[in-house]
Amino acid sequence: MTHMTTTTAPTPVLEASGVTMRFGGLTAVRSVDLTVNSGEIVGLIGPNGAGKTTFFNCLTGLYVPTEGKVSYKGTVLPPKPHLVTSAGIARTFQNIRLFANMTVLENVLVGRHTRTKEGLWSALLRGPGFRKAEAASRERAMELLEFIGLDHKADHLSRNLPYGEQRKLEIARAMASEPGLLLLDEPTAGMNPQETRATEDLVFAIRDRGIAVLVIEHDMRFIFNLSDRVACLVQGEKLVEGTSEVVQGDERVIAAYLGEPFEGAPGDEELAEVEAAEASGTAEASDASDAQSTTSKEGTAQ
Ligand SMILES: Nc1ncnc2c1ncn2[C@@H]1O[C@H](COP(=O)(O)OP(=O)(O)OP(=O)(O)O)[C@@H](O)[C@H]1O
Repeated sequence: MTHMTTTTAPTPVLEASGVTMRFGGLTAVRSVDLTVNSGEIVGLIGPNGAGKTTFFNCLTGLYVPTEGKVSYKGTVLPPKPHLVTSAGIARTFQNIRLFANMTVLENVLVGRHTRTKEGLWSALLRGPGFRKAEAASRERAMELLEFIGLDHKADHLSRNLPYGEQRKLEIARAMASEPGLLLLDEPTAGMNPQETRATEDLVFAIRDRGIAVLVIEHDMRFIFNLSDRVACLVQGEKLVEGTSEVVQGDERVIAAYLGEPFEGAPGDEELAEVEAAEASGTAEASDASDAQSTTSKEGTAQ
């Protein structure tokens, strides 16, 4: 018999290498490498406009990166959102994207369609194959609602939930696709301190279920409490990566958040170029409204 060792090497779940995303003259993400290992919670921080959401969009296939590649459990991902989801990466968005007129349970069931053989159309048309799979799906969805503490509201319309519960429901919906990696984009935006604390516990519980987590957040206390590792993006580049203690104490990170000038800061010319790129808008810009969201910009950069 062989001995099991308790100190196994970390297995990479996500490996992004050299990810670059350009919009016209603007490089929103520049050659970013990032690894998330199994069992890890990794935080992604950076001032407004640093490229965090754009990087997420590159990981999930919403954007096709200009350069670089993204692998999930050793396989390079095709840049198509539904293929990324079925491979095992799920996400939430900065701004809430629930189906407001569906019930809480139905919202979670929609999140399951990538995992049921019958697929979305069958689910919507309620064909015979769907009905067979339905009982199992409902059971799993109810289990997830119980996990986030919303099972007693399964039949409520999601638009009638308080804000904090809507955000939790989004997490349950993302978990319904049975991901190995969950990407959370500002999960505590707009939350009160109690809700933020509860979200912290929820993310730990998700990790304890074997799902690795990559989280974007502006709330520094939240991110440093939560994360095993933190990467800081500034102007599209990864400035620092390390444990919470290391990143928290790094002068370059502090400077970036205080808005002090630092090496490589753009001149007027570059800023004009950025404004022009934004004004002209791209096809992707209107597709990916989360990248443009302003809903969570208040109370940032403490
Ligand atoms: N579709 C797009 N077309 C053109 N420019 C874009 C697009 N999406 C993002 N940008 C620009 O890329 C840069 C990075 O934006 P991004 O939203 O990724 O930053 P962020 O770090 O997520 O910011 P925040 O914390 O404010 O959400 C910004 O200058 C932004 O204006």
